[in-house]
Amino acid sequence: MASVTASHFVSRSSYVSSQGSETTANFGQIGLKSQSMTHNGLRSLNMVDKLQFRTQSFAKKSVKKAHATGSDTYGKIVCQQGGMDLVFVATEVAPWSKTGGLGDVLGGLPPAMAARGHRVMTISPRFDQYKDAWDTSVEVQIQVGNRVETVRYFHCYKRGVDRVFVDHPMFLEKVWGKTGSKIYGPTAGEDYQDNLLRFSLFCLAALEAPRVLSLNSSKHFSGPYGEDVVFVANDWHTGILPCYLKSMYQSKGVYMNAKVVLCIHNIAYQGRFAFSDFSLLNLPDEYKSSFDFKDGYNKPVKGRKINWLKAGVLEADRVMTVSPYYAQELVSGVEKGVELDNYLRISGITGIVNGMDVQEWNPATDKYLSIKYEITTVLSAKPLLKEALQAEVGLPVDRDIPVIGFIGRLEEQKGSDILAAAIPMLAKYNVQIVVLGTGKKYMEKQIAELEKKYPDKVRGVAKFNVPLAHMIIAGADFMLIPSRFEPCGLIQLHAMRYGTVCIVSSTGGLVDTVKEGYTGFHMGPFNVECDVVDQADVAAIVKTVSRAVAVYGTAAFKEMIKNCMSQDLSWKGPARLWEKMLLSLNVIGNEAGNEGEEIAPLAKENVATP
Ligand SMILES: Nc1ncnc2c1ncn2[C@@H]1O[C@H](COP(=O)(O)OP(=O)(O)O[C@H]2O[C@H](CO)[C@@H](O)[C@H](O)[C@H]2O)[C@@H](O)[C@H]1O
Repeated sequence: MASVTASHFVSRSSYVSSQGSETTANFGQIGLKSQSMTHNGLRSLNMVDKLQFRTQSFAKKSVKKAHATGSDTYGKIVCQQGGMDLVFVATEVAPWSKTGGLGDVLGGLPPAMAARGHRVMTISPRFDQYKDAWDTSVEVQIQVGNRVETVRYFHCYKRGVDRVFVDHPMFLEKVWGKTGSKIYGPTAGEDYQDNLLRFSLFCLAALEAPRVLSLNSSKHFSGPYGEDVVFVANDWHTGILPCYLKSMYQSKGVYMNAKVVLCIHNIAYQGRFAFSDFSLLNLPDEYKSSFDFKDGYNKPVKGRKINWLKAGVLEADRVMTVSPYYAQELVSGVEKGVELDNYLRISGITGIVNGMDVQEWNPATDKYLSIKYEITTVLSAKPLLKEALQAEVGLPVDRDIPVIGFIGRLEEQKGSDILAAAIPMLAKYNVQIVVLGTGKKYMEKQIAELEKKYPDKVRGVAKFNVPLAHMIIAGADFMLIPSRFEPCGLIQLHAMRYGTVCIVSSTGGLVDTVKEGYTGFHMGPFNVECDVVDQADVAAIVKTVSRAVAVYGTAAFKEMIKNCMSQDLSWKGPARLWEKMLLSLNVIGNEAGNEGEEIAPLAKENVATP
């Protein structure tokens, strides 16, 4: 395996968010006045909000007491247990917004924490007019860059979680519901020029929400979340949140007990910007060193930069990631730690493997499948679902041909280029291959060309298509996951729940979740260098697929299907571990929850998916 350097990750703009400093030109010189109004962290609220805030501050004290005593302000039982107040902050939250696994995690982990009795909020941008999220009428003014912006909060309560959406034209007008492709930039792999300001505004709005919103969605909790919360920040877009918490609130005596956990879902995206952009962040100079970053690349500008994820790693109270093996990889060296390995060794990092949404992905109730099944009926249902899949994508319908599926973003991380290089060799076997993914245009073209070349063997669908994703997960015999690196991976979890055996590269969460010969087949670690397709990896795909196909249809294969389906892959286990980690932060008043079931797990049926 060729040795690699971090340059192979960061030289590609799609992996490291990069903006120039042009954005500053768009903003006038305002701000000092409103900046001075930010003392004590309450930023320029209008009169109604000020009044509301005072009322809420009072209410919060009562609520905290209620947590402890089991009675609310009026003496009614509101909560049997203490629990915690958790605020998850992320740019994606499924099903409202999703480009990939980040959205899935924010969709699934918060309800699992709520099921344990904790009070849980998620905050994400309002990218569309979500029909189930109501206008709270609460507005807050926030200084971002050199100007003051007004954000408004929308809200709904689903599966026991307060889903809060930050409304501002920087989100809604840019994206207009095209969440799959436009959250971060006009096209895949391209960033909006003002992402630094967009996510700065978002983090500041998120920090206000627990104090200004009085949410009474649940009979167990009422009033604002208040100050004794744990913020769970996710990925680089929220790396700045602990800095704002300390500099704008804790320095003024607000949020003194609050903590920040930063969860890394993918270290390849770091939020690197020109060093001069630091002035747009409205942070005191003492934070400069946490952001300061030098690399050898010319994007977004030559030389010194700021790095949001680095700042998050250094300033958060705890750094997490989405699988134990990925945590080890991140500190193993510069290649896999993508130049943050040193800082992660200082901060320490803990991995908890992701769960999956077992309601959304349930073969017994899946609305996208013509036949529902479970472990006792899988062997008779799967051949029929395979035929339905073959018919849907226009491949020869034949239940005896093993079908291999691939779902994911078409980019280097996911190894879709390695797969494309392997397909001519795989086509020599009696197999069919169905690829579903969007991403880099040249990779979409690659797959389309292979389809033309092997019309009876290969289908490539360059769309973000949820129904088809479900049909592939159910109808394929194998899912191929040839990732160069994979922090956790959700595809293999979905596949195993549907009795679809996985063929995976041995990296990140794929190592933690797929057992060789028991629930899948391992191909070994792949070369993480993104600019080349290593022929050794192509050979590993071909060799392992041939090994898997040889087992197809045997008693051992049927056993593997059952092994896959008998696992508990839900968020329950991970939620227990998250709780343990959160309790170790020692936030005053935080207590363990109970093992419980999700509140109205199917309630998301009426959610507006964009
Ligand atoms: N064309 C398409 N049509 C329909 N659905 C599609 C699709 N392409 C992808 N999806 C869906 O998007 C999700 C992708 O999940 P991954 O875990 O592979 O995500 P991703 O790499 O984005 O996430 C990052 O964060 C997650 C969460 O922590 C980590 O698991 C992961 O390793 C890390 O890279 C799955 O639900 C999949 O079905």
